[in-house]
Amino acid sequence: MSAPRTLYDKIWDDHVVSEDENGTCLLYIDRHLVHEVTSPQAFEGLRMAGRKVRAPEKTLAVVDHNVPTTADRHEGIKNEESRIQVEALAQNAKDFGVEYYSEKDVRQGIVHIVGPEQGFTLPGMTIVCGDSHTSTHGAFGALAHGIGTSEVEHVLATQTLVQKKAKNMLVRVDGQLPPGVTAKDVILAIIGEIGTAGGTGHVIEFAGEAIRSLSMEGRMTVCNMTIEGGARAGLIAPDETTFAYIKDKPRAPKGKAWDMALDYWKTLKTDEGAHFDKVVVLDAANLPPIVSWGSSPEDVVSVQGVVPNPDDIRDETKRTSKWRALDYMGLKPGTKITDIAVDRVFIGSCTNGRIEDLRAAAKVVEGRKVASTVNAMIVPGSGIVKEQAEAEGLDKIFKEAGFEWREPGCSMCLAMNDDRLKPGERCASTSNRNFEGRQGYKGRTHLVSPAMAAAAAIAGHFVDIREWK
Ligand SMILES: CC(C)[C@H](C(=O)O)[C@@H](O)C(=O)O
Ligand code: SF4
Repeated sequence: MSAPRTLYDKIWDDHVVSEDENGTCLLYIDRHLVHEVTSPQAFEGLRMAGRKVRAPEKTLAVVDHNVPTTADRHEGIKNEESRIQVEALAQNAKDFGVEYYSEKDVRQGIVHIVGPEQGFTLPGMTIVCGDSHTSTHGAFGALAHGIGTSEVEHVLATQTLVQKKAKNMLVRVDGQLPPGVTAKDVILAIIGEIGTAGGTGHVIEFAGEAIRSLSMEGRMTVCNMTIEGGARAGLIAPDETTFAYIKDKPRAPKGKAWDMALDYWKTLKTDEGAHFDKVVVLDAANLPPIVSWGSSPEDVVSVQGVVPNPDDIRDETKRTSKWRALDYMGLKPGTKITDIAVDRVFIGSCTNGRIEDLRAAAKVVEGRKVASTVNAMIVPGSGIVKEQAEAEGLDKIFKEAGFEWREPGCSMCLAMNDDRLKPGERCASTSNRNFEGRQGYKGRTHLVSPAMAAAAAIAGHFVDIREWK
């Protein structure tokens, strides 16, 4: 009998093409997602070397970071730099025969929302993209991680990647989540617990009843932020929830191929007794809705809590850095989280820009008005999400409440397009990063779930969604 293996071990073993004496491997890559920011030099490299894309059918290109999200974007992109990057991707996709979704295509959206939606992301696959949040696809039981631009070129040319195996880490969330506590709160709590370096050198498998009970959307939210926990990738074993989501997606296997795929996918789980190098266990019943207070995703606290006092930290470097974070955020220790007023609300991103996220926000907003002091917007993660939301009338709920309803893209998740915070503005955001300047120069980001962001938009300050009537 062979030794029991983790899910990560299994996917890894199935993709090793060759291995050196020092453990460096050549891995076969099943799927390559490409966006406009990290691909121009990679395609240029191929061009200079006179090489082709090895497997264009395993490559999918989409614009997301730079595209404006205002309705007038269909008349052309005004920002010069953004326009050049977007046009370069369109040209490269054409020259190299890669399928491409432009900003005029309903399938366009944030790369990590588009892959799963198209059935391009499937269990057991190795998936890469020149983007750190490629970890999102791990929700399907795929080994998915970000790569650098030179690696993008390598994968385009060879459909392989040079990699060393990471260690195995298990994060188990036992029990059921209380009402009002979501996948976003789970992952923020996990990062709060392990820190932003907690997963370094590891691939994390998320397991336990609370994870199993999540929808695919929720699982993607959890895996999306694995990278903020320092890990190489996050994984959730595929199950009936996964298979139901994939079935009938445009690029999912059909007919006999579906049955064969299903047989394989069902083997994708950690064997009894497999070894994990690190194990962390959380109890779902104890988790509250969470709000980040600082400039790192590990700076988190319960919505019922207060801004912590850095003087309580023993380590001097850490103490100094947390004081700096408070200064940047314009916050004082001891301030109740529910007393913090926000200027902006951003609901979107590859963390929380899917249909379920918009439904959760709409439920909170319905029949109410955005506070007069708040500017709030909803940015669907893809054209398909937008279409679905409109079919359900969610856009009306948001617009009547005073939210802006935008076109799909990364938007205010990062200050790479026109959507950004002004200096000093405070934002309740459903995105994944809150470092200095992330949403705009001197902008202040608080990471929260979609329901919590929606409630903050209405109230004008953070509120405990568990008390929302
Ligand atoms: C622009 C891109 C390379 C970057 C990433 O890799 O994550 C972006 O998506 C981000 O979220 O900061
Ligand atoms: S939505 Fe944000 S985190 Fe996701 S890919 Fe775009 S910029 Fe990166």
